[in-house]
Amino acid sequence: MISRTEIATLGEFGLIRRLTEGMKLKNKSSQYGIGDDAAVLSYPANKEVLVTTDLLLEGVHFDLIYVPLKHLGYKSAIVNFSDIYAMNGIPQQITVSLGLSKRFSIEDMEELYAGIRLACEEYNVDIVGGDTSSSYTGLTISITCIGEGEKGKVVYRNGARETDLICVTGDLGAAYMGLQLLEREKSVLRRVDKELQPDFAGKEYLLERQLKPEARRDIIEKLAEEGIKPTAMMDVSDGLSSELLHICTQSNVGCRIYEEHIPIDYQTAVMAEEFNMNLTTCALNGGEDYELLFTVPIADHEKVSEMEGVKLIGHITKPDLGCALITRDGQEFELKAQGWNPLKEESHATEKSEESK
Ligand SMILES: Nc1ncnc2c1ncn2[C@@H]1O[C@H](COP(=O)(O)OP(=O)(O)OP(=O)(O)O)[C@@H](O)[C@H]1O
Ligand SMILES: Cc1ncc(C[n+]2csc(CCOP(=O)(O)O)c2C)c(N)n1
Ligand SMILES: [Mg+2]
Repeated sequence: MISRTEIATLGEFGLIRRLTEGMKLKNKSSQYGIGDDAAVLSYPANKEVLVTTDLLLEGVHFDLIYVPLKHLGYKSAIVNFSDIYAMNGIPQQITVSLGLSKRFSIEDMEELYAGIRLACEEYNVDIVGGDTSSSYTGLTISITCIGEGEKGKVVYRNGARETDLICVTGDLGAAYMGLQLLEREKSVLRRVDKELQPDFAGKEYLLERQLKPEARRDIIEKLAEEGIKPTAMMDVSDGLSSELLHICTQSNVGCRIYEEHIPIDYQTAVMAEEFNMNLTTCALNGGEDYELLFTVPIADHEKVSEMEGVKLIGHITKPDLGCALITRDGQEFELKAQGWNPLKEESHATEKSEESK
């Protein structure tokens, strides 16, 4: 059994020392990291500084019954890197802020940090600070990421223009099906036999997409190599429909996307069938894909259609045509943002706990 040491035995400073031991700064822009009142960063004049932050709350964003702490740490960092890539930037530093309840031991926090540190090593990012405090309500993780973009190369959500092509990377809906699978096994295990291990054979990709997502640094590098600057870009965290509507609203344009072109993995399709769910709905609204959604001028058609891992799914139109999905049988449906929204009525955390009182 893994030993358990109460956090109180080390205190805040002891814990921070333990978690950040042996950390070395890798990036030139990281002048001074952990240890003073603030970190010191230094970016050259030809760069833009990009800043993004994400808040992850136990029970709202993750469930520790089926998410190992190391995976959670890895994913918490990745979702921030993904936001920096979505600006056509490169992540450089993160700060990590934690709210911890008494349930967590030093060993638990070491696991979480092992995941965060692994992500930082793989993506060449420095941990330059954070904050640690106690919480009455489980685990809270807030990570802020700072990145650099080249002046004139940063890509916003508001630059899509009529006739631009709409591209998406990888495949969609798998992380959502992974979550459905984990939720199903959780309820089965609760009812039957605690010792019984669920059988995930043939569903590994879905679990990987939910538990250990990656950010698309490779695509940002390829776009740069090909000399393509997207007109608009964002990452898919809440679902393709929702993100496409953000791009269209902010760019004041409409769009047409084609059901038959939406990239979906085989395992996602099998799982949707098993759950009796509409596959396209899962791919459009599932969320947590951490793929890139971007638009390019029609002149880049040949280049993007030859790029590995990039699919053309539609095009940008005049604003008065609205945003629509064209189904396989040629019907047109208005796109709606039905994706993940933790603040909408039926999922509002406070109201939920108020009701259960
Ligand atoms: N509490 C807040 N105060 C100020 N700005 C906020 C706050 N919450 C979000 N924002 C800003 O609103 C914009 C949209 O953020 P939002 O979190 O909705 O989208 P996102 O970053 O694409 O999604 P994700 O968090 O899934 O990556 C960002 O510019 C963000 O900085
Ligand atoms: C227990 C549990 N509940 C829900 C989810 C799904 N989920 C979590 S974060 C997120 C998208 C981005 O969030 P945000 O926009 O708040 O940054 C989604 C779709 C999960 N993985 N585990
Ligand atoms: Mg956000």
